[in-house]
Amino acid sequence: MTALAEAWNCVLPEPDGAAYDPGPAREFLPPNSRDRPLSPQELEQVLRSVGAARYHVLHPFHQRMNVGELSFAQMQAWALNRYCYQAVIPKKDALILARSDDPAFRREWRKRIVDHDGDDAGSEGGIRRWIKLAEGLGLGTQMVVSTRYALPATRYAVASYIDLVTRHSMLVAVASSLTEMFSGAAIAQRVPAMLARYDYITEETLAYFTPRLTQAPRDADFALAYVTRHADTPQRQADAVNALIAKCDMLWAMLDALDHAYGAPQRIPPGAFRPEER
Ligand SMILES: O=C(O)c1cc(C(=O)O)c2c(n1)C(=O)C(=O)c1cc(C(=O)O)[nH]c1-2
Repeated sequence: MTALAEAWNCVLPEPDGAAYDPGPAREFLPPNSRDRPLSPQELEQVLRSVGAARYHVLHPFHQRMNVGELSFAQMQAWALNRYCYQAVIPKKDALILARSDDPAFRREWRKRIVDHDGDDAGSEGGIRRWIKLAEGLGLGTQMVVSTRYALPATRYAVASYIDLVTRHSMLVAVASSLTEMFSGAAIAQRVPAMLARYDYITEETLAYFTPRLTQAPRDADFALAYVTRHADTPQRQADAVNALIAKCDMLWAMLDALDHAYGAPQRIPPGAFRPEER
């Protein structure tokens, strides 16, 4: 097992022909899954069951966000740290794009980069919109964009996303984006909850999320079709499920770090964002 796979506590793809080992996916796969590949529909059901069990909406930090229990400082810390994730997404998508030999795949995948970086006609991309979200929460643009004040664990988590999409198969790289199957519902719940429960949050602040409601399902449908087409052996299906588990772990770890640093008592690491008293 590679050091990375050990770090993920997860079995990432072994060369074809190696002994079947489903790793953490075992928890989600049906008992006979080593004997025959699952149908595309069965595999989708397994992937959805990973989201139902491990997506970051289940994290206590997100749940407190949705019921109005986060402090202003915690909200600022969330926006500042999540900027690191936003900033890395088009880079990881460019890496995936560069790995593909298929023009049709690249044509589709490059939309993701445009969504985050903006287009030639000057449309705002997601990164700019996330900066506006952070500014709307009173953070300075430079302090956010520099990423200097992010938590150490945030940095490790987003770096591991780059690792996941570069050091493993294309199937794993694409499958790791499948958390987007669940993000639409998360956003549809989060945005009205935040508007209703935090008087300092406006629709303008949360404008980042509006296009995601159409972009995420489009991206997820394409990635799911790719995964169900290419995961055609029991091992590859387990690899795809493990990639999704690993990605859920990454998102979970980011919220764990926020909870630890900005919960009560605060345990803010040296050099990280220190909220002002309000
Ligand atoms: O707000 C959310 O809960 C959420 C989750 C995720 C995700 O599940 O990875 C993404 C996003 N938002 C998002 O806005 C986004 O652009 C995005 C891209 C990706 C990806 O892995 O390629 N995930 C997500």
